[in-house]
Amino acid sequence: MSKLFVMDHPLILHKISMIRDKNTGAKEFRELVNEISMLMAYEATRDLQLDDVEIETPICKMQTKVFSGKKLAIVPILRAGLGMVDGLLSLIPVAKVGHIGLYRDPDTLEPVEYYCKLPSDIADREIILVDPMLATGGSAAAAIGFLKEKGANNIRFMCLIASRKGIDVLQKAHPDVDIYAAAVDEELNDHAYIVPGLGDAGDRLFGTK
Ligand SMILES: O=P(O)(O)OC[C@H]1O[C@H](OP(=O)(O)OP(=O)(O)O)[C@H](O)[C@@H]1O
Ligand SMILES: O=c1cc[nH]c(=O)[nH]1
Ligand SMILES: [Mg+2]
Repeated sequence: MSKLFVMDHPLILHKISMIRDKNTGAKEFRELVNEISMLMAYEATRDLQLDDVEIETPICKMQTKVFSGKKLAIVPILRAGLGMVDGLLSLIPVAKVGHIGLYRDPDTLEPVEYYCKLPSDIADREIILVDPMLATGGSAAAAIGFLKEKGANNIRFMCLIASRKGIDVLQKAHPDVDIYAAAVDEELNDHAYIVPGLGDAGDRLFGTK
């Protein structure tokens, strides 16, 4: 079974409260999502491999550690996942970025794919898949399925709000994929929106409602 990491850092919890507030406008919402993603990147990269290398300081040679050759890719699920990319890239500027376009059909709630563009060596990369919302789990599970079809086998999923149901669905469908969530909410409503949640993350990021 995959691991679930729920954030407990006060800065993250404070900023999550602010994005949940319906009075937070698109500009502030975007800035906060960016900041939360940056803070979560710190937690979600804690176990990345380091290599020993020798460097020379102005004083002497020394043995030190750098990121191993294992390469990273950040993959947002469009649209809302786009809001999390810059925060991650600001800490991991060498990462490549793939895009998976999915929307959730409002009637069937099934994810519909409309775009997929990934780095050509995606199979060799350690992947951070990002989407602010894990509701029924259908979109994240489908995106991970696409990545695995392309040969990816080292994937972690990062979201801001996860529902209990979404976590269960994802862990059953992809028990190898660890989940990093800033908050876990218990309920989904009749339209499969997370309760209390924050509403429609894509609409709030891009001002489309
Ligand atoms: O876990 P699920 O039940 O699949 O729901 C979560 C998905 O729904 C939202 O996307 P949406 O369909 O609103 O598309 P958008 O990002 O373009 O707004 C959200 O960003 C996730 O991708
Ligand atoms: O609560 C939800 C559920 C799906 N997608 C969202 O943006 N919000
Ligand atoms: Mg949306």
